[in-house]
Amino acid sequence: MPILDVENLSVSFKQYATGLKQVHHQVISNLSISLEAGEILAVVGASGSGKSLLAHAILGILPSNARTSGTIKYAGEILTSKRQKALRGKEIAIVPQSVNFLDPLMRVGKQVRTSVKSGDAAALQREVFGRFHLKKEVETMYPFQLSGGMARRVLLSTAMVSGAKVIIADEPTPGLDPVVIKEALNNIREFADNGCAVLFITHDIESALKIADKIAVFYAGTTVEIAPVENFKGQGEALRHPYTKALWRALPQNDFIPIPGSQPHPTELPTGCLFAPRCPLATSECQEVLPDMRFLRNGMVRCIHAN
Ligand SMILES: Nc1ncnc2c1ncn2[C@@H]1O[C@H](COP(=O)(O)OP(=O)(O)OP(=O)(O)O)[C@@H](O)[C@H]1O
Ligand code: NI
Repeated sequence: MPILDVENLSVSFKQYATGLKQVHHQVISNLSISLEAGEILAVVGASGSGKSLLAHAILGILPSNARTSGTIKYAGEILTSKRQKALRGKEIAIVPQSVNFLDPLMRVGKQVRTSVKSGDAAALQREVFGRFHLKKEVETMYPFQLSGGMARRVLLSTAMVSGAKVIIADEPTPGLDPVVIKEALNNIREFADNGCAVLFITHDIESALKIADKIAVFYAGTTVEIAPVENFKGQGEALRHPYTKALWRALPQNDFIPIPGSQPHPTELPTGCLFAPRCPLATSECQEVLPDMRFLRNGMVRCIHAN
């Protein structure tokens, strides 16, 4: 049984257009992912593809003008907002994308120690700070006294000491130096190897391939493919979706050919397949309905032409 199971999640935002007219912008559409204990699922996709909103939906911290549908289950049971609140920071921890999530009025050592559920909180906090090369004096500092990189390492420390069974790491590494990035990635892998599950959100396919088991590729608010990491090799022959193949080939070490066009904004989503306007394989059928995710060769794809 998956530890975390997101089924058919859609998220929209209510916004006021001209006058009092309300419009709903769909930012996540029919998204399903699941996460097993011991596994790292990386979520990759362009800016605005819905990665952070997925994280916030799982934790129950979407803004109040968001509407959601679909189900999210944790350990087989539906995550109601009451359960989300009870499990947040305890069973399910986040390494947030923004360092503004730190409490500006609390010394950072204390912030990390309050996340410890059992054992010697101070000892655990010091151990994890040591691992992330944070000196002893950092403990007594306030967030405004930290550099961006230090603040990120404090956020990572908070999740690592929490004893959570699921960690959602939302772009945990930007601004860190390469040694600390390596350390952080190793720590995340170790965390999964100890039986926990990680949803690792990143722009960086390279980092994802280093530690993840599977990669979910997001496009315009939904998954287009979920593939085992081994499929990312060569010319991308083993990959399923035209967007994933194009992303892979666009990497500097591959063909370095950018994908023409751009991801549609939530206010102007096409009907049918969201990638169709940029897709070399698109036919008139693709413009009719959003294809479902389907199994294909040990992975999943949302494309009627994939084979
Ligand atoms: N509070 C909000 N109200 C309206 N639209 C929103 C709100 N928050 C996010 N969005 C929109 O939802 C879409 C997805 O945003 P999200 O933050 O999940 O993207 P992301 O994939 O995490 O991007 P990045 O890689 O830049 O962090 C974007 O188009 C964004 O503009
Ligand atoms: Ni984000």
